[in-house]
Amino acid sequence: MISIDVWNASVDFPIFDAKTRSLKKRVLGKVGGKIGTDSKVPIIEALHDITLSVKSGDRIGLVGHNGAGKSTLLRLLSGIYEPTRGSARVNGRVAPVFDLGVGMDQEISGYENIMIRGLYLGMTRKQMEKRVDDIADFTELGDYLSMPLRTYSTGMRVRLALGVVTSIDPEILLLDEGIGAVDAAFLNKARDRLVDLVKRSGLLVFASHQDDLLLELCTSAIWMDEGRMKMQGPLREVLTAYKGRDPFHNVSQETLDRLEGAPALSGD
Ligand SMILES: Nc1ncnc2c1ncn2[C@@H]1O[C@H](COP(=O)(O)OP(=O)(O)OP(=O)(O)O)[C@@H](O)[C@H]1O
Repeated sequence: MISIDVWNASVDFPIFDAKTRSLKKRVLGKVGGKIGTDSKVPIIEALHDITLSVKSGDRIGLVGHNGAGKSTLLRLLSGIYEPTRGSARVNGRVAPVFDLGVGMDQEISGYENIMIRGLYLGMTRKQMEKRVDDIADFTELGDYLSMPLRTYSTGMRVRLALGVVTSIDPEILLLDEGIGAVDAAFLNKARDRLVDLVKRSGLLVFASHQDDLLLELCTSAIWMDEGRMKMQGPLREVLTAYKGRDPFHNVSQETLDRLEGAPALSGD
């Protein structure tokens, strides 16, 4: 059974090179997280006392201001970060999609990068061999796919990365938004694949600042604030509370029906 359970988990980042008072003050003024001041070494409390239970079928959006702890929570859920206190248990194969460029090699070709990135995301070589033509078509990169990645523009790299990411079959999909650098027409094409990817995946947690993407991909949400879970529940309720207005007032009835019929977050 695919699931993620987190019990009273906190994640601290000690800042070893910020010992002086003035630097401490500067850090305190800038970030959205909370800085602990009772130890000699300043500590950023990126996550504080998180208890959460997610299971197969959940489609959860993470919302909150810059520095609220969304990315850190995704990294905790993926097993990349261990909790400083508390515990976390993940059952299922995780595909962490945080940085579209991770796992890409500048010196090898687009084709080779497709394979390597697929393996990094938990696919087998055989599975990737079956998908490589479809991914190549999707990217529309043509002969560039035989050239080293360092010859690509930023947008071309994102096309390649999106092609691979949207071709996998993850049990647990952890998505940090970062798909800005493609042109609008390509993003629309990627959107359809992204929606399909989410449908195929057993469980989704998606950190985003974009209401339209959250609406398309998620049914429930968690509002993070200063490293804590401020609210969790149906997407519309949480977004309305977070934004101070209902962001769905001009959304189609069909979409609203889909959200109404969706299961509430299992941690409720
Ligand atoms: N590796 C790190 N070392 C030190 N502090 C960190 C580290 N990663 C995150 N933080 C701090 O933890 C807090 C939470 O950051 P996080 O990246 O999780 O926020 P976020 O909600 O994803 O923000 P954004 O919307 O800007 O991406 C912030 O105060 C940030 O400065």
